[in-house]
Amino acid sequence: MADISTPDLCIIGGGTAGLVAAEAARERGLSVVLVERGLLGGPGLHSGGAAERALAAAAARAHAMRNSAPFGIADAEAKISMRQVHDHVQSVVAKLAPQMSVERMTALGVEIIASEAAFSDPKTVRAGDQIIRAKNFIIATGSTTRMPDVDGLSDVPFFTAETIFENTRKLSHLVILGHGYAALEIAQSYKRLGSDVTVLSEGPALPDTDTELADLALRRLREEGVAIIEQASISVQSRSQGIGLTVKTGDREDRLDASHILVAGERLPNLDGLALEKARIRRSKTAPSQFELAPGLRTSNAKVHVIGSAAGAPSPGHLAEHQAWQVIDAIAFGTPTSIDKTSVPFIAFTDPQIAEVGLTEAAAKALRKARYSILRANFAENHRARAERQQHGLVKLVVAADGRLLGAGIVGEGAGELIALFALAISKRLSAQDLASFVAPYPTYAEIATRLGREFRGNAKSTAWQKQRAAFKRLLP
Ligand SMILES: Cc1cc2nc3c(=O)[nH]c(=O)nc-3n(C[C@H](O)[C@H](O)[C@H](O)COP(=O)(O)OP(=O)(O)OC[C@H]3O[C@@H](n4cnc5c(N)ncnc54)[C@H](O)[C@@H]3O)c2cc1C
Ligand SMILES: NC(=O)c1ccc[n+]([C@@H]2O[C@H](COP(=O)([O-])OP(=O)(O)OC[C@H]3O[C@@H](n4cnc5c(N)ncnc54)[C@H](O)[C@@H]3O)[C@@H](O)[C@H]2O)c1
Repeated sequence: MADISTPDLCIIGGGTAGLVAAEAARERGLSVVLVERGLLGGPGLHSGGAAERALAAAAARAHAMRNSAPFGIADAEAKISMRQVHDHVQSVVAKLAPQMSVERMTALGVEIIASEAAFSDPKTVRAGDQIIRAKNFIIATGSTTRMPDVDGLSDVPFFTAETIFENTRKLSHLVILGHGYAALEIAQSYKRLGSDVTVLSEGPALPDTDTELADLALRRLREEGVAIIEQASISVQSRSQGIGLTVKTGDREDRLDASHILVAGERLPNLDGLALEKARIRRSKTAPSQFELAPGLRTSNAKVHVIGSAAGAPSPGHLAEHQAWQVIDAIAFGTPTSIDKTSVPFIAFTDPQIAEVGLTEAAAKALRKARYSILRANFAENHRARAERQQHGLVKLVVAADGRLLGAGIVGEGAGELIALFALAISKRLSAQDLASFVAPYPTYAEIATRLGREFRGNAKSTAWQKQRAAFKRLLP
């Protein structure tokens, strides 16, 4: 006989989004059952940001060894063991795992069911021999790599963003199919760890990123030896040794020999297997691989919310966390959810990093026509950047006519840290004038914010009152 539980909340999926939601719900006093079919922590822990940062940290050391001569330290070729790099990545993941363990969640009072979950009616989920009749449900089932429509791809073995972190061997020529953050971050790491790497993008690389920032980063990746071929149409041929690829760009046709392929393109929400129709949860009419979502991340069944990458791209982990807290507060207190993506930063952890928040220049142009201005500062004028030989960076601010910050984009060393300052400024509706009065410590990259604020203040016309006051001061002895 099946066990029946009747919690306040049932969460399907125990990745970043599901676990944060479970913890937040317990904090708000709700009883919670969480169903996870695989490992708690999901890809976000086992193959997401932390694993990727650990791989990149190893690669950065090898890169620094080869490029230290300008600092007076002789360049040296790194001896790399991919097995040991793999072990380093896995040990980082293992150290983080207790924060996302069954033991910790159980101690917080969350009931964990290890099973695949599916709806059996609008108020019930079945997970193995357990029946969960909850007052509310959250779908946090994450996303999976979409298989690109490439002839011959299904006949050859390939890695995905989920499986590449299991690799323990040197890959002589890794061909990556993708155009986004994951594709380029992993490409640079593997190049620095001794592989030849080619990125093949069906359209432009980094299509949603400000082109000025993207061009700078892509140029640096190309200079490091990562081949990036854009607007490529691709077919794959299985061979007894390695994998053949035919790459067409315009009238040109090239043949590539790959040792391995990584598919790291778009990701699609995990909807299949949930029996959504039994819960009267509709898919989007225009994009059937996505949920139909009302504001506040509610599905067509008002008792069911969707958070994290199941709710669609872009889906960085910090957005998943933000959504989780917002939806839990809506369930616990009935507070309206306001998920404002304009203050959510997006970071490509390439070297140089690209970080953006709010409106890009192109978006401002489309939305606001001429009622904005662009402020730019090069890293070359910043003492910290000069000291660290990181002068090839750029900060771009999009500012409304009255000074309000609308967007910020950075390419360069530490962009991912510096963007936090602008994200806070945008979320608190601060202005460029506010940046001018911010005292940044010296020598730091944050001084760029103060400098840009002062530049805006200098460019802005003085008010009549300011002019009068200045004239009066001039009359004083
Ligand atoms: C290579 C890579 C690098 C990334 N790097 C970053 C980064 O640097 N910074 C950043 O912010 N984000 C990064 N991300 C994105 C980040 O991993 C996601 O935002 C995060 O994983 C989303 O969490 P989630 O809980 O929505 O989904 P997931 O982490 O995918 O979790 C979903 C969980 O649901 C479970 N599940 C699915 N269906 C069912 C079912 N029917 N029943 C029970 N359980 C089910 C799955 O097993 C899984 O554990 C990266 C992603 C990738 C792929
Ligand atoms: N560094 C990271 O945060 C990181 C790294 C890898 C993957 N991811 C996440 O995993 C998923 C797969 O990523 P991927 O790189 O393999 O494929 P992808 O091409 O889908 O990733 C890029 C995603 O970020 C969005 N994006 C990029 N710049 C943006 C901006 N300035 N404003 C708004 N949206 C922007 C794109 O629309 C796209 O959905 C994505 O949803 C991504 O958010 C994040």
